[in-house]
Amino acid sequence: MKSFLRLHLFTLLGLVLAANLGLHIYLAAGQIKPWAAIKWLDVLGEGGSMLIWLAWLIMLLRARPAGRVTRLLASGLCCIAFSWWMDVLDEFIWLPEGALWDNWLENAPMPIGLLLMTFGIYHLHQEQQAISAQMSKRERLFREHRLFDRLTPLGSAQYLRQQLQMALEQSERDNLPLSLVVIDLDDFDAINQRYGQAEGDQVLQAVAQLLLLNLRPQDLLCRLAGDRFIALLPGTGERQARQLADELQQAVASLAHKSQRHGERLHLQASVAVAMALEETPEQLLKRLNLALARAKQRLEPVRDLAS
Ligand SMILES: Nc1nc2c(ncn2[C@@H]2O[C@H](COP(=O)(O)OP(=O)(O)OP(=O)(O)O)[C@@H](O)[C@H]2O)c(=O)[nH]1
Repeated sequence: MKSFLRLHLFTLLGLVLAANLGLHIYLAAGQIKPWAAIKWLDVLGEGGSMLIWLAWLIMLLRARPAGRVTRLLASGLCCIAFSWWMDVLDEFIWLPEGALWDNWLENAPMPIGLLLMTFGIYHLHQEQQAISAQMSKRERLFREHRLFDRLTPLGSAQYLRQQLQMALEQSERDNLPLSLVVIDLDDFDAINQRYGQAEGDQVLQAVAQLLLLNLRPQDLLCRLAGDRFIALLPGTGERQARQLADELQQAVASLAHKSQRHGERLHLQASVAVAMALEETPEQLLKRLNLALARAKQRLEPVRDLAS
């Protein structure tokens, strides 16, 4: 209550002073009516209206933050409440015959108040539109956030599927090739086992950054799942994609990631595979890419067996 009064001190004080001034002017110029001459129905109507406007004013000031819109609406409500107040006083005080100034005091604040409220409502509408635009932007951001991987700054599998669908349509329209490269870390489970999940997370983040650095601005890198990344390469044929895949594989092999706890260098290897889009759905293309990766992993198995 205290902070409410402090916040709107000038508005409320202005209204009380104006009401008081009106009362004194009427008392100075007129005469109090006898009880029997008071029309109570008018008092009820005019006084009730004034109280309702005052209630609206309090509700407005409590509900809204301070600012231009609140100021305009509050000033409008004050003018209208003042106008009703002067009307109520009229019921209790006789003013000299032929006096015109009381008409001005009673009636002039009403249109001024309505005008101020009209401006206030116009700006309120604009404010609402700006808030709605902002909310819908935030909502879109939130919705799209769910399409991003929690660990790396990359798109998720769902995001990849969406983008792939669009890229396939675009490549068909522009008659340009489109290729995918998959990069899957070898034996990543062993890193988790040996250094722990948190270290594994750091490795995935470092690899994501490294792959991004080695891709072109038009390429899109997503994390499909676990230690598997997919790069979508627009306008790229199979030969160029294979070359890029080799570069990415070399980059991973030469990554000098040091473990957090002992500063030990982790040696990483990745398997890569490439698929150029034919006339197929995103699912068919991803299936073909995964098969190519499985074949690449199979080729690696004998080497692993020899090493162990
Ligand atoms: N640290 C960490 N590990 C993850 C995350 N997501 C999946 N993994 C782990 O990644 C590992 C993936 O295991 P696999 O699919 O067998 O892959 P791999 O060990 O690299 O084996 P190959 O691919 O056959 O060489 C599992 O141990 C998962 O628990 C993650 O967000 N953070």
